[in-house]
Formats: sequence, structure tokens, C-alpha cells
Amino acid sequence: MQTLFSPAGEAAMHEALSLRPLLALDFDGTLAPIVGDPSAARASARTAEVLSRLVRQLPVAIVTGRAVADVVGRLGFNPQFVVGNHGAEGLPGTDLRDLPPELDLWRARIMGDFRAQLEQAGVMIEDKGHSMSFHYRHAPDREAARDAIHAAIRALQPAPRVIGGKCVINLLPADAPDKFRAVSTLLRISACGSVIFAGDDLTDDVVFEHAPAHWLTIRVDEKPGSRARFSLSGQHQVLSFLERLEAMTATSMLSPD
Ligand SMILES: O=P(O)(O)OC[C@H]1O[C@H](O[C@H]2O[C@H](CO)[C@@H](O)[C@H](O)[C@H]2O)[C@H](O)[C@@H](O)[C@@H]1O
Repeated sequence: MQTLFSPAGEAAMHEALSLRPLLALDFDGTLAPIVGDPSAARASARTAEVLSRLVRQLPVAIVTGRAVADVVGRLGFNPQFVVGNHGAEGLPGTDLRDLPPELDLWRARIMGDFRAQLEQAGVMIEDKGHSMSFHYRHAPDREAARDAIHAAIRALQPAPRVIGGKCVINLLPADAPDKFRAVSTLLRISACGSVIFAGDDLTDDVVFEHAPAHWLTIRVDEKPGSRARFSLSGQHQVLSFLERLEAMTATSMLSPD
């Protein structure tokens, strides 16, 4: 994996733009910096300004672990697509109100039998309709908090798919679409020729792992062993990446050669 701000990264951006790409972006840790309180996360005004111009050049999708209704007010611009719950919510053709029945069973079990232990361990439960997240960023003992979360997960029927993250453990129905499936579906719907995808977290790895070679995949925060083609050194570089992309759209998309 090499840095996007390199000759190879520039060439890859030109190549991707010549194919009329879908620009698909993760939210937390990519468009918005990681903050201690999930309800305080926002894309910066400058990021929103660049993206509100880019949506006129390219289809833009937000593909986030958050619920759709939660993320839309944090963006500051209107993308063509918003898919939430790690790919499980909001794909065109699905109904936002169709909630998976497993969540009712899990919610009842967790709130009935595990809520007190989880709260005592400093775990914050985020119920997102199509998935649940257990945050342990502020737990006094993170290992004890993770143990409490895994004890609760082991009691759930049917067994959920478990995705880790930044001080968070997420539960989804085993057959829920993941971010790769979501991005692939949006690519087909938007009739684009490629994808530019940026993400920073374990929930984004499935895209890096399965992306065809012509997709431009970017890991925000370098991670050894990541299957992304390029990296940014942190969320602070995302605005520069978007500005560079905007500057290149004028030429690259007009001259595919
Ligand atoms: O796929 P993403 O858009 O990256 O969403 C992943 C999770 O992001 C949020 O949690 C993370 O960000 C919070 C705010 O910076 C931070 O406080 C927390 O520790 C992180 O795990 C969100 O709350 C989750 O629902 C998402 O699944």
C-alpha cells in the first residue's frame, strides 16, 4: 500500500476519473474526525463545500455504519446515495422501514438480561434499527467492557455477524448486505465504470478485500496488511484528497486518454 499523494496515486486518480467513477465514502473517521461522543461527529464545512461541488461532477455515495437518519444531518451536503448500517440499510429498492426481525429478539435479550452489566462496565448501547453497536471508548476498563459485550453476544439467537471497529463492536443479521455488496449495487445502479472508495475502519476492510483491481481504494489511517491500494496518513488528509479530486475532474473526465 502506498500513499495516495504520490505519482502512482495521481496516476490512479486520473485513471479512475477517466472511467466515470462512483465516489463512495465512509463517514466516521473518513469524512468526519473521530470524536469521543458519536453524536458530536460532523463533516467540516470545507469538506461539505467541496463535496457539494463534486456531486455535480460524479455520483457520490455515503456508505456508513450509522443509521441513514442519523448521518444525513451530519454531512452538510446532499449525496446521490446514503447507505447506512454497514450496507444493510437504504440500498435503492429496499424499504427503510423493513427492519430485520432478529433485532427485536436481540434487543429484548440484551435489554432484559445484559443491560445492567453492560452499563456497569461503561458500555454505551447504540440501537440503529438494522444493527446494534456497543461502544466502549469511555469504559474504565476496556478489556472488561469487551468481555461483557462478548458475553451478551454469545447469548443471542440467531447468532449475529460481529464487526469490530474503533472502540465499538457491531452486530448485524448474518445475511445483511455488507459495504462491498452495497458499493457494488450502487455501481450497477449508477452505471459508472469504476469506484473510488475511502474508509478507515474494520467495517471498510470488506471493500478493500473484494474490490476489483480497477477500483481505487484508499485506507484512511495506514494499517499494515490492509488490502487497500493506497493510503492517507489520517483523516486530516481527506479534505486535500477531495480537493485534488475536484481539481482533476475538470481534465480527467473530459480526456479519457
Ligand atoms: O462506517 P462508519 O461511518 O465509519 O461508522 C462506524 C461507526 O461510527 C460511529 O462510531 C465511531 O465514531 C464515533 C464518533 O467519532 C466514535 O465516538 C466511536 O468510538 C467510533 O466507533 C458510530 O457511532 C457507529 O454507529 C458506527 O458504526
